[in-house]
Amino acid sequence: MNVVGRQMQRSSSTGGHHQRQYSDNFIDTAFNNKWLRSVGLHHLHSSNSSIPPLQDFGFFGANGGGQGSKWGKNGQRGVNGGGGDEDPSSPTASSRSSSMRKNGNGVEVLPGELSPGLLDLHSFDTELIPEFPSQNDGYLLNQPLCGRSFDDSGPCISAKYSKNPRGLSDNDLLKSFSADKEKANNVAKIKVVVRKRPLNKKEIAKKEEDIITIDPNANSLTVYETKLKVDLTEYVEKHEFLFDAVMNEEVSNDEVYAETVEPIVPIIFQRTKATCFAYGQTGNGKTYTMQPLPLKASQDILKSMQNNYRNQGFQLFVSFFEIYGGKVFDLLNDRNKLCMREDGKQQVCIVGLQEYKVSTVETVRELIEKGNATRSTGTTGANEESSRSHAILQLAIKRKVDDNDSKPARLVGKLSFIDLAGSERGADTTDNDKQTRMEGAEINKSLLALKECIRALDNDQGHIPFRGSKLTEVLRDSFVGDSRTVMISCVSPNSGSCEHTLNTLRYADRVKSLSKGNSSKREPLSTLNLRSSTPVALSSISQVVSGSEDNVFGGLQNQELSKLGWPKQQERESSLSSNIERVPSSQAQSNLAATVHIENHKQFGPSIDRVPSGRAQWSSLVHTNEDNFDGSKGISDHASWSINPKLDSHQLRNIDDKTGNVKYGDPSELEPSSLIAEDDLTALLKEEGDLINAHRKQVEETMEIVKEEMSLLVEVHEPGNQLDDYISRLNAILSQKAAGILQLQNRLVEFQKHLKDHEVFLFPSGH
Ligand SMILES: Nc1ncnc2c1ncn2[C@@H]1O[C@H](COP(=O)(O)OP(=O)(O)OP(=O)(O)O)[C@@H](O)[C@H]1O
Repeated sequence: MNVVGRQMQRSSSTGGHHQRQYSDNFIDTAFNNKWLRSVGLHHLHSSNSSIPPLQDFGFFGANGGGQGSKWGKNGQRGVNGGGGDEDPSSPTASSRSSSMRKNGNGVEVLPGELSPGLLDLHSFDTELIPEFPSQNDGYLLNQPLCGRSFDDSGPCISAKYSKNPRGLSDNDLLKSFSADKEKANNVAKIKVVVRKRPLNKKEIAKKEEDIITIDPNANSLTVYETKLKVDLTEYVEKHEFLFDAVMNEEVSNDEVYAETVEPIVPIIFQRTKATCFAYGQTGNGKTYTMQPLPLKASQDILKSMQNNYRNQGFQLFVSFFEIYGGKVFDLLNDRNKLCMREDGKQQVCIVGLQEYKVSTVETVRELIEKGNATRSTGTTGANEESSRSHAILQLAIKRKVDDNDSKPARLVGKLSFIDLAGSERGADTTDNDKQTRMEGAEINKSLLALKECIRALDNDQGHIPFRGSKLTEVLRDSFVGDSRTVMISCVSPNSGSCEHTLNTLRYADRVKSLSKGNSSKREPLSTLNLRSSTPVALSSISQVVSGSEDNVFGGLQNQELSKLGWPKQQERESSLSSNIERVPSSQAQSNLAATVHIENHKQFGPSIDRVPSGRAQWSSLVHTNEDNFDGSKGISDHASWSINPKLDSHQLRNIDDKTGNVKYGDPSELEPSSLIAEDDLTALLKEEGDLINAHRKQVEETMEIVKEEMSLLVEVHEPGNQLDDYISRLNAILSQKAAGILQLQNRLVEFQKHLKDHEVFLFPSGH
């Protein structure tokens, strides 16, 4: 995030390349005013207020070499490890802490209010489970009002709090809770929005064209890619995308907030975890977009606490850390190096991360600025002050236990803001120094791991490789369980960034596909999101970009949406479903797999012998290496026997309880109607064949992507680093996938032949 330091540096850049420095006295009041104005909170400007700026938060990272903080107060640039002009040994950690403690004028960052130093990133599965205290403790949590799960939990109002001496009436509180609950139900699980930034001075000077048009009413975005034919004549290929919201260069940060985070804020009080992250190429506006969001969200949360949830014992905590070079650093505690640990329940904890209890927006602002000033930045080819780390700011809503200040408050909900480091293509890194390239490689590695997870989730794979990187470990709870995720894809409009832009949009498209729910999996990627790529005549582009979008979007009808409309997920899904070919879910497949009766099944060896679970059965047809990067399991899941829609899996179960094998059936014992007709069998086989083909196509696409990523990694990596290992693992995936597909195909042919040779029956229950 480029907050204070970065902006100041911009105004007085020395033009040095990729140097890092410590920050000191980072709060510049003039800048603050400007910054607050940009986020609509300028009334909080502290230059004339009684609140002094936080002082003295210099660099105290555990690994001083090679990474540093943002820019210093006066825009002076220092370096660390490489002959910097600031003294990294100045104030001690303790002096910093004490300065925090002294900072008392209304700023409620008190030592006693620090958290115990352990943030459980997944505590929703543990701490957030509704409490069930005794009948006498005054809580209503064990009453029918509050269900066991988040979804069915109602308002959890403390009877003690509900005495509400100076707040709202119980009735009003209940109304607030119900209103928030209703809002929660309307908020999509994953929302993907795209923001286009304006052309910058450099791009204008180079006379670069704006190649993106946006129709906010239709939530569509079109990229016009100029291509060359073999005879070197130019043509324009049109790529259309639909997202939950698309925002053009005129959209303000306030509008971005209203579209993305504002709807989520109320549901944080409803025991929900939510994550908002920005993704995109370096220099596309991620930091610009993310920067104001936490402050505005805090403002709304505090407002809710004071109004809707007055005297309910809610408290707001802030923590801020970064992942740099695969390591985690506390941005609010002298850049202390932190450890991530997994407990027995595979819950990830960040040991030692400090949280600050806050009760004013001003304090939040100071903490955010402190963290931003400490964050690692560098210079890339595309962005002079690029964020070289993933920065994660978390707002945790907690609640006092028994109205007791001595007991640690319990987590209720959490809102995480993640400003991902900018992705760079290897080809763009040629003019970067070694460290920048190393950083780029590390960043790409974590973004690649993120993609792997998204793909795995997308494919309904049982095993999601969250451990592929620190970033994915942190993001794990954004994607699983009761959570909400907002992804803001930032794109630049210039023709020179076309390839990056398309990559970013395709990535966003894939994340979007995650939100389709479990039942409608899984169509080939190319048909997702109604994306199309249509060549158009070059002459039409100028007309398009100059604004006559109606002609271009001829096929897209104006939908009944607000300017930045956020259609309900269901609506979008149902509109999609009519356009896509459905493939049965692997769960349904597995049910049916357990019902297939195979005569002389031993011919198929041990894999068919072990029939009890459909998944297990087919998983064993191909190699199942339980490696993080195992791709074959995905193949096996999808290669399961496809369901015949005419058959109910409950009616079909007929497995030998002792052996687990599917029972043989005597056709004569069956009602004629329960036998599968030859036509049905043929249809079933065809469906299976189609499924395999569809899946093979998807795997081939995946292989292409992996290959591409690998070439990228090879370009940017240094020999001998951990990426070697990573690349060889990717190689292993590729060969595993290829072998898996081949084996699967052979099995299928063999199996189909076998089904023909031996009669196959599907048994209704009771036989
Ligand atoms: N929507 C916008 N309107 C005006 N200026 C913008 C917008 N988006 C980005 N910018 C400007 O573009 C420049 C790069 O933006 P920013 O630093 O946010 O990029 P980034 O994606 O965070 O880059 P990196 O990943 O390298 O950190 C900044 O000077 C920023 O002020």
